[in-house]
Amino acid sequence: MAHDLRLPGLDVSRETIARLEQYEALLKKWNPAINLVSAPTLAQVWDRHFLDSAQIFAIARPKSGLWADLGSGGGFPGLVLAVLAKEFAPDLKLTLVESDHRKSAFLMTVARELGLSVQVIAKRIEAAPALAAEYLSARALASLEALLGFCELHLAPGGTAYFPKGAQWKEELSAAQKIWSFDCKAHPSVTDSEAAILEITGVRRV
Ligand SMILES: C[S@@+](CC[C@H](N)C(=O)[O-])C[C@H]1O[C@@H](n2cnc3c(N)ncnc32)[C@H](O)[C@@H]1O
Repeated sequence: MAHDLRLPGLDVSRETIARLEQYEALLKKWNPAINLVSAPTLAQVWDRHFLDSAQIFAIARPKSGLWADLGSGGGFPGLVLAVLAKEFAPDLKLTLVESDHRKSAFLMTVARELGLSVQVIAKRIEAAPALAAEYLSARALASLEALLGFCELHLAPGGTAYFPKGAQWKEELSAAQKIWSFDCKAHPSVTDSEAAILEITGVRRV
């Protein structure tokens, strides 16, 4: 079956699709040993993981600077963002923070095999040196309230965070607003009609 990403405004090349196919093969090879993604979703890698991650790039359209992805696991969204940056934003630097050493070894392997310029920090987010990133992302890592604490550690002043959230995103937003002040724009997810990508700026404690 021919693969595609089907995102408006992001017309990916054959080379990018080939890199994602190479990534898919490595994910399927390593997953049984280190459980990078839940096994049932391996059959739907293109929708559940690649498209789900790529939509963040299509919303942000970064050109340059540093993008930090926290708790990257099997590379979502961080490695997919790096694949797209290779085609659309060659001046964007990607840093992935993942404390599990087997998963960080996987991230480094994929980056090397696909020729991606990615830094992997195999440490806890709380122990990593302050990244001062222009862009920040994290999928399936923590509550919005906790993620905003990570913004305080690693997002540059004036930077933007992108957090994909599931059906409970409005409740998470209300809980976080009790502790943090921030601006939030919710983008509907293209992979789940109840989910949203929260675009967050101006984070500070209430
Ligand atoms: C549920 S997984 C999600 C992985 C990936 N973002 C995804 O959506 O498929 C959470 C990942 O964050 C990592 N993680 C959790 N807490 C962390 C921390 N404090 N510092 C660094 N990594 C952390 C875990 O090792 C795990 O790989």
